[in-house]
Amino acid sequence: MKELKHLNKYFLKYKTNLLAGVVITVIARIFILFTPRYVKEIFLVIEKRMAGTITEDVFKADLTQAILFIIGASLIGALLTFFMRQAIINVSRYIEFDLKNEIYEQYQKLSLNFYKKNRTGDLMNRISEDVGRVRMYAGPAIMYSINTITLFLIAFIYMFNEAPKLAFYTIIPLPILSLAIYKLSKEIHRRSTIVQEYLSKLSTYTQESFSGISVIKAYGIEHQTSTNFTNLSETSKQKQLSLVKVQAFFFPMMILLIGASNLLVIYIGGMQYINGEIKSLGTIAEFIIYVNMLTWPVATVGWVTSIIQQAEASQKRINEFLQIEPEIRNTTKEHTKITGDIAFNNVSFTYDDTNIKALKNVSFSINHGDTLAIIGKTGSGKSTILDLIGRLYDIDSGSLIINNIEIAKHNLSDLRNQIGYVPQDAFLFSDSIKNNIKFGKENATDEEVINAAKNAQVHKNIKKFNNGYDTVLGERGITLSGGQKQRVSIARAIIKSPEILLFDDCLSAVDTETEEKILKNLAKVSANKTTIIVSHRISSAKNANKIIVLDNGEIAQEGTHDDLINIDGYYKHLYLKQLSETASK
Ligand SMILES: Nc1ncnc2c1ncn2[C@@H]1O[C@H](COP(=O)(O)OP(=O)(O)OP(=O)(O)O)[C@@H](O)[C@H]1O
Repeated sequence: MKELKHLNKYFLKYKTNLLAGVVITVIARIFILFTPRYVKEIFLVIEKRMAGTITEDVFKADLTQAILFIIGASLIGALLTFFMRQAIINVSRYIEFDLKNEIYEQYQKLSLNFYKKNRTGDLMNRISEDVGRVRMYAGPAIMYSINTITLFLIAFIYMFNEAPKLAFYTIIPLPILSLAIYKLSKEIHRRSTIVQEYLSKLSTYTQESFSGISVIKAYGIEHQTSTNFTNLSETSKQKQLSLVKVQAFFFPMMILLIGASNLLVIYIGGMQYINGEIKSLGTIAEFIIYVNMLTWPVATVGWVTSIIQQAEASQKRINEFLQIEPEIRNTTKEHTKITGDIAFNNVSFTYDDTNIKALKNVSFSINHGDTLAIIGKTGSGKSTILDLIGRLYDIDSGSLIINNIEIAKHNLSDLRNQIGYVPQDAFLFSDSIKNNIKFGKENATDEEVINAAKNAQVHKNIKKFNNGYDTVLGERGITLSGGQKQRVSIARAIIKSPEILLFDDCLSAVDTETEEKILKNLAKVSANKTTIIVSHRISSAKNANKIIVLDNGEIAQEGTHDDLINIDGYYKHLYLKQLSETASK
């Protein structure tokens, strides 16, 4: 139960509802337990009438009274049971909601390294299935436990008062039932975990085949993928059937044990009645009702134990993530000013997971309002520089200074608020184009959205769609071309109007003519902003105030376009190559 302590803060938060639930449960059980006692009363009244000790009128009056009591108590008990579920199950839903939010917030705080170490499926499972299992503890497990304890305490007092020996024999089979259900629940859980694994394998496979359907069709491997799916599906079916088999044992086992308990009550009770140890047959009837009333709660003891064990395991998995300290943390609550003066001094950086030293003693600086272009072969460390400026990773050594302050000492949200980042793979959400652009500035007006799109040279394309800016993207919407995606992504950064604009090879999918227009617009929009353009094209870099050429994580060349085309090296080589390509078109 150590792991489940995490939930105590939530129980405290909802203590009023929980307490109300407990009180209602206790009262509901008291009312429900009226039935067996009044059934005995009915027997007694009948026996008295048969012995002739009461008149017909008294008999009728007593009978009616007992029946009315049973109906009334059952109605009140039923009503209170409704409120009991409302109180306790609702609390479990509130806790489920709070816990999901807590996990989601933690996910948001965790660094990119965390996302690399853990698979998306695992993250999803912990926030959905694991939370679901924990909810079973916070709701049903608690509700059934209180229910069982109350029912037992009250019923036992009645039973032992009435006929101690019979009570003793009646409860003998109950622990066996409880143990059997516990074992069964554990087995059910084991098999359903396997079923779950296969279901998620099946859905991952299906999802991947649908996402990659064009590749599958192009290679003509539909038949093979179908066979793979059938095989996976077949195994999944077998696992399901094996689960159903153990589940099918549940009710027969209960029926069997209830039957055994009933027989025991009738046999022992009958013997005691014959011996005169119990006065009325009504006691046997009363005990039979107790047995039937107690069977389900007893079965739930086993079930609840298994729920708690599963919840403990799930909460452990959740706690593992909740306890991770985010690698990138905000170090100050004070606001810090960022205008875009950036300096790298001997910065080195190695990616933890691959151990690749992406940057080695890199030094350069860029002043507020200037444009820096970064050129270099693939894998030379260009994107890494942008990631370090956005503090997606912390540097290993050297210093990264922004506005005369170490990057780590800046207020993290101020820093990121002042950065407009256009990644290499433009990521757009399954939402309207307008909302995708407004992602950069939530309260932007339609006019601002249009202006940003115009500057990114994508306005005309958007206008051509039937729903214009309201066109929905993604799975159920339209698919944009690579170049259109890049430009919507650029519009998103522009609309934010930050002090630092980072463009990571984001014009690679647009033609050179559009590239030139965008660059011209960017020069206007970013006149007072620090801009860093990562590119493989000289055309994107040539107008920058400074160009650095990276080679294998080190700065190989540095200067302006005019400087670099006059020095032998990668830049001049690339320039001449791209020049001849343009000339030959
Ligand atoms: N998230 C990461 N985890 C581990 N290694 C990485 C990661 N990102 C990049 N690397 C490695 O770091 C090196 C530099 O990568 P980076 O993405 O900065 O290069 P790049 O110059 O931007 O390349 P490209 O032009 O292909 O985008 C590469 O060797 C790459 O494999």
